[in-house]
Amino acid sequence: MNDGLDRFRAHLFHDERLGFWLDTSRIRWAADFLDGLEPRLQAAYEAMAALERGAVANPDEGRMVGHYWLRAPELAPDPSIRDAITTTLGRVLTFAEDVHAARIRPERASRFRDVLLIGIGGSALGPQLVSAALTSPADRMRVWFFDNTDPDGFDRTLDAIGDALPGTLAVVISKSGGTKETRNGMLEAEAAYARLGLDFAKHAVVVTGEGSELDKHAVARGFLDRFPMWDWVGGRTSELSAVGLLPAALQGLDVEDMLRGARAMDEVTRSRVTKRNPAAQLAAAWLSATGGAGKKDMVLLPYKDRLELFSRYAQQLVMESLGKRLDRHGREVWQGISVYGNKGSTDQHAYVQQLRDGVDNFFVTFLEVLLDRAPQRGDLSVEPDVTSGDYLSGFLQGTRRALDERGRASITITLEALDATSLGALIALYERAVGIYAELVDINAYHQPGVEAGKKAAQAVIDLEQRVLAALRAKAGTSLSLAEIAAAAGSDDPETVFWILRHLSANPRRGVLRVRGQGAAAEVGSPLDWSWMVAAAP
Ligand SMILES: O=P(O)(O)OC[C@H]1O[C@H](O)[C@H](O)[C@@H](O)[C@@H]1O
Repeated sequence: MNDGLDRFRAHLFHDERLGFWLDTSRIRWAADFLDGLEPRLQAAYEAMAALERGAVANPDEGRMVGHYWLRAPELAPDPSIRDAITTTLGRVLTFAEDVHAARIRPERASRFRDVLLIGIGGSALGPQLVSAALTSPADRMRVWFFDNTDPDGFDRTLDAIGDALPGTLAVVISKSGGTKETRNGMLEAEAAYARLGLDFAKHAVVVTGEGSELDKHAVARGFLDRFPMWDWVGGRTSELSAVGLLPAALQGLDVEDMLRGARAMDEVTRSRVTKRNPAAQLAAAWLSATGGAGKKDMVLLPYKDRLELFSRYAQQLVMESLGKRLDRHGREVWQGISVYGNKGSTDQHAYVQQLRDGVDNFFVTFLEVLLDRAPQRGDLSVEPDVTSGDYLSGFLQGTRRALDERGRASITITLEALDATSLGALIALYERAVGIYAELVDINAYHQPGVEAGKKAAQAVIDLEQRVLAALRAKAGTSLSLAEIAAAAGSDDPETVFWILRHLSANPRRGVLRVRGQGAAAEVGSPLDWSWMVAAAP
């Protein structure tokens, strides 16, 4: 027990100004782990300082890494960058004020009351986290999301927006301006406005890199406004650029507080004294828990409904940054840390059983918010002198203890309250912890070469589908084997042709083509031997 208290004392970080606590006492540090790591940590601090001074920290893409400047523009290495950051923040605030005051108005409705954010990955996850974490009855606008290319997902969101579409401002976000899911979402939204006789351009703004395909489209179509994304901000660290600030400001959240919180956390996590640097302690705890080789998964358990999306946000930040085949010397290292989790105590009734009794391949990060609810809401006693919040805290403490008894590692992050300031600080904490961790394991945290493979393969499928469709159209009214269709499409990949046919058979091209596979019963034959009836669709 006292041993536990000594560990707790030795590994409890607190910052009064941030209203922030970090407890790494249950990480089961080896006695000399931190001392042994200190030289590498010092090197990491120097590398982070160089990055903040404008070093090309992402050499593969020849880019600087400047998300820390977004909340401290005076640190940017170049006056034009400083100016771009402050000007953009001013424009975001003014635009949101103009929308709220109905100085910027939709074509037909009296004012914009809803926002439809169209984006994916780093262009959606931060805004989704912030919107859900800070929503309140005081919100100025409701925020909806298209974050995929799922047609049914588009329909579902449009159904939920319902009659409010004429008063909905579409915010299309894509750093590259070429992401297909986002392009498709925009086209689907455009069509939905058009069905109501409305001009999408009069209801749309973009956040994108200057000169991107999306930017050109917005100029050509005369969108309401355009906000910049810069090559020195990565998608997964873009929450405090216009990507996150614009939707948050439209919702009516205090984006300047978010920036202040991140700035304050940056000031603390710049410390080269490890004991005073919670981002370094977090990175070191990850290193200790995972063996620096991803041997254990990061389970994120916020005991706060508002932070339920934190695990999805952190999943991209951590896994896209750290999941790398090569280190910075080109050696194969297969790095990464897997991240999952939803929220406590809900997850205690789902998978926590395995965490306590099953395979020991994880470490938990508990996230706690001390303030249970807005004080004006009162504090109902669910038992004499016991509140729901006491239970929430009790369940967190109970699970932490139960895991510790089994020798399972955990970290606990405690925020005094959840607001724009502390959320900005939390985001900044994880951004820097990821940066420091990447230094410790010597990888480039700022590129994502692996993502391209899936995108290219998807494009090849779309291209092949065009050839399959052309071949089928030429043979309407006949029955063909898979091999015949593949040959007619000039493909030596019947497996992909099969996938395309199976999908087409469920989604006939209306009025053009219907494809049906038929064959022997499943027990005796393979669907790959089906013959495909090709008919003009009714
Ligand atoms: O903002 P966009 O350019 O549309 O990119 C959206 C996302 O797509 C890519 O797949 C990247 O891997 C992500 O890092 C990025 O956040």
